[in-house]
Amino acid sequence: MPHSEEAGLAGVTGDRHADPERLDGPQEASNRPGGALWALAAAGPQLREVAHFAAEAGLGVLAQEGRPRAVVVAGVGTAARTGDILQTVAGPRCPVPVMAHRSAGIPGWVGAADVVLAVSASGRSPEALAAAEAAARRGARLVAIGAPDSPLQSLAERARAVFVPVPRTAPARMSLWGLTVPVLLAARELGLVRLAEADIAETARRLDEDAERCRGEADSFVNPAKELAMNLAGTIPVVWGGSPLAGVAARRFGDMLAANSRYPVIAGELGEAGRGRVGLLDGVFGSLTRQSNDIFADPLEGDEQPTRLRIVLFRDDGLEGDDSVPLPDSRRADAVEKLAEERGIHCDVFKAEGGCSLERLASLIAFPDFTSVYLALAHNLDPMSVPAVSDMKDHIHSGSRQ
Ligand SMILES: O=P(O)(O)OC[C@H]1O[C@](O)(CO)[C@@H](O)[C@@H]1O
Repeated sequence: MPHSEEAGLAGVTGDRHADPERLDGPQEASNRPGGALWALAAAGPQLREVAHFAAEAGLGVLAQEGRPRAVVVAGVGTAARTGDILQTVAGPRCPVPVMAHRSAGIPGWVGAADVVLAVSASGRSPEALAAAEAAARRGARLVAIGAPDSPLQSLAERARAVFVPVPRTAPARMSLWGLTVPVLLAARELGLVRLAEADIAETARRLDEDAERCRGEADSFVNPAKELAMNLAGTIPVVWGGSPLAGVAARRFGDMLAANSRYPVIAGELGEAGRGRVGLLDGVFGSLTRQSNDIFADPLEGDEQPTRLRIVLFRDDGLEGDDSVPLPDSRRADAVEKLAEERGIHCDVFKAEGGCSLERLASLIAFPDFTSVYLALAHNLDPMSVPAVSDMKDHIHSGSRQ
């Protein structure tokens, strides 16, 4: 039964049960300009467009002052994920520390020897604005990335900092690639990442191809995003990445499943999860759900099937012959597949593909992004509007006015 306003939650809609029939057909509303599928399908074009803007923005000045002491990527939500992406693309051999800073301002140690990349899709988040202001005050090299004609752009102009415009056509989470590419290109100017033009072109091509595979008109049996959405329906997804790169993709999937599909998700890197969190496989949503498989139980008396965990494992076996990054240790990913099998927990495995780390990351992010939208649509949710986020902002504002 659709959720209603009886509960006092105006704007909250949706159906507890995921109906696969809602995924049949072309998904007209979502495909329209401004719709969720339209926004995700624009990832490749957006990456190319913003790469072009970044080239025009004058990032080259960063190279003139040489390598910084540290790079801080400041922002929240999707903007902060760009910092995680920079960390993984720069890799463990990056000569300077790179950190994603997710709260207002910048760490106390940041000074003139450092670079701050302030990222905000809207150009308005208080965290990114405070970071840009503090960076300018302390004499750090500043690059601001976000919506044109925004407070962030004005602040960058006042500070005589480089500003890379990222046109705003959709919510921040749908603009991951547009926000990411200037961050990576700034780091390339600083000599921290190797990213050839061909890598950018190949990544954009992969985003285009995945958008084509996952388009609304493609039915579930040929559409990996619809298939995964229905596999996850009614479960508690546990998304683990078998390498640092795959871990970033896992956390991104967690962001998208929570915001678009409103699913609780456990997401992270297996290296860490393997030391503790795998314990949940033996809990009430894991192996203990088997206890409810009582063959003598009266189906009329019993409740619905218990909610179960479902593992999504992103594997990244690295690139043979690339000695810039140590090959990931695949034993943990093998082990978690085995643990899942022993406990009767479904585990969907996806492998990174592509010839550079950015493309490999895209291969683990693009189709799961679509999955989060299809899972929302199957529940009759609007993936583009997240009432809890707007309500939270309202509560905070009314709290600060009191
Ligand atoms: O990138 P922005 O516009 O600074 O927004 C930061 C975050 O805030 C949100 O808009 C939620 O308030 C997220 O969707 C977003 O990632």
